[in-house]
Amino acid sequence: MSLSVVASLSSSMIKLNPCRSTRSIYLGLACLSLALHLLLAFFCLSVLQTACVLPTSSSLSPSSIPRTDTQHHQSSAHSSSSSAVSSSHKLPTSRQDEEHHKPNAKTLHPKEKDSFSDATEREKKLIEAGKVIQKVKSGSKLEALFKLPLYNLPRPELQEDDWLLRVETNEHARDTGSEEGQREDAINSDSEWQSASQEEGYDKVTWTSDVETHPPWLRFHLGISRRELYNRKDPNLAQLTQYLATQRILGAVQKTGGTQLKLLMSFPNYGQALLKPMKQSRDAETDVNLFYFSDFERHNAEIAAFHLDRLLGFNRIPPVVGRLVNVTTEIREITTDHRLSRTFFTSPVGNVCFYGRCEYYCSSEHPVCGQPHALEVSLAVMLPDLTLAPRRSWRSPWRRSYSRTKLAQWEKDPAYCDTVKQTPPYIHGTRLVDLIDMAVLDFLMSNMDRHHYETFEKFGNKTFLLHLDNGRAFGRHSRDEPSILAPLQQCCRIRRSTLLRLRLLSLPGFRLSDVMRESLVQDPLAGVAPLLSEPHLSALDRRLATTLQVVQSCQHHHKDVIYNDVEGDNVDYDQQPD
Ligand SMILES: Nc1ncnc2c1ncn2[C@@H]1O[C@H](COP(=O)(O)OP(=O)(O)OP(=O)(O)O)[C@@H](O)[C@H]1O
Ligand SMILES: [Mn+2]
Repeated sequence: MSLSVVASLSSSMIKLNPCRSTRSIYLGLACLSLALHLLLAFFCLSVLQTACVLPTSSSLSPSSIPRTDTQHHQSSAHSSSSSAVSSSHKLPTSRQDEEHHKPNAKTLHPKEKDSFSDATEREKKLIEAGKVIQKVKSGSKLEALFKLPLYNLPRPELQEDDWLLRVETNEHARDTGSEEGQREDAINSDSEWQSASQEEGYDKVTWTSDVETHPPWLRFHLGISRRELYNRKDPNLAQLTQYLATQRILGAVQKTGGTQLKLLMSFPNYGQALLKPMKQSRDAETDVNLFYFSDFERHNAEIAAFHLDRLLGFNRIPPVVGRLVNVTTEIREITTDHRLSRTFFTSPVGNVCFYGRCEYYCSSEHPVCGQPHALEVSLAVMLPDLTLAPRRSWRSPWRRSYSRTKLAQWEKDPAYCDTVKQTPPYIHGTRLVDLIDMAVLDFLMSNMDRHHYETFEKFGNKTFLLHLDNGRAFGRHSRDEPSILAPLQQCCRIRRSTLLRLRLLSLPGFRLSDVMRESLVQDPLAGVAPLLSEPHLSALDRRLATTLQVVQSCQHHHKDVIYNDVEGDNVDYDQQPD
């Protein structure tokens, strides 16, 4: 079109004044070419802008949780995580949901008063997240770490009784008809999974013995073995975290047991998660005058502990994911727990708060508040029900006295470990080194609250220790607590695989703080703010160095420090990245 305009213009100029025609033509053409260039530049700019913005924003969700076909709400839910509420507010109470949506979107950025600045802020976050992802993809220390032989050790194949639960075929169920067998094989024939009366709000159960039909939480349950809670390489892990982060919330009741407020959340396909709410900002340090048993629990500590445990190669913490929930539509309006619902109130600034009922901090002086509805929480996938997979709780030999005045025996007796070593179950097997693994994990994240640990009863003493309840970790970054390392210091014993991994994580190429930062970026809440502040990340490196020093000093004074659980002495596991 522009070309024809040029042509007609120049031809009319020729007709008007043949003498000056050449000069006029040149002048006209120059002007037009300038205009065309301007037009072209404008057009290119707008195209480029669209091309840049769109992929970045859509790249946020895959970064956090890989897409799968089964999760319909995922993209909307995830983008809404940056707009303050999760997908689950698409509950039948739609009018209210819409009303709540707008204020919620603003709550994350209280200083922003209009939706325009809200949107630009969100975009900035998306772009930032994209940059992080780019970095992760190009030179991922985390990926390199997990590729190392030390994180892929050859292991004997698991036998039938090494699995916590089994899917039993109909023929097998008939063969082993004993009552005990049927009880043990908690999940058996297909027909038993069909619920006779469909409960309100729950999905119709259509699972068969085919694993493809199982929801992620069930696949997680079926993947629990004598050796570990989950296999790091199992693709279901990503689906499980995505599931926890996006599933519609159907129920919320207070979870009994323990001392602080936590909720049991239910999802339409019968999955459940343990919710711990945000109580203080990420940067807040625990008051130095508080005893550890009076410390708040932190949602981000639960999330970070899961990542740290995985990085150490333990796989002993149930997967935990961060999420923004709507206190009103996803808790208050759906709860059937009257004791809980009676504790809801609106704070003077208009935030929706509740405090529940428990031993510590369940009072209106310690409320859990939305902004005004949006609340950061951690969601840990629930382990199989105790009736299906009973667990045994063990009192830790290095338990603290939980008294303001008394010292525990281990604090007074330097030879305490000798006694422990002669006491079952620490005499045989791996129990002692497992406990020391747990002490290392706890020292790194400064968790003083490990009074008990649990195991699955089915596996007897030959199994891993569950590292449940990590809410009091990551409370102080400016101080370390050497007494948490007492089991290592007093027993001078450590698994070889653990020591080698700790050494790897102290190398610049796999620095613990770096791989932790990278790992935590995968959590949906990382889009709101980093799960651990930089001082907490540096504290990890400092504590790791201390741990290695303790081992070194053990090796100077004792023989038999290393418990060799790594086959093939001639394999060089101390590798640097390429
Ligand atoms: N993911 C999970 N699945 C099933 N049960 C769990 C899970 N996490 C914790 N529990 C159980 O719930 C109980 C209470 O949880 P937790 O210890 O986290 O709460 P708490 O209030 O911090 O307890 P405490 O005050 O004793 O430290 C635990 O003893 C454990 O048995
Ligand atoms: Mn606790």
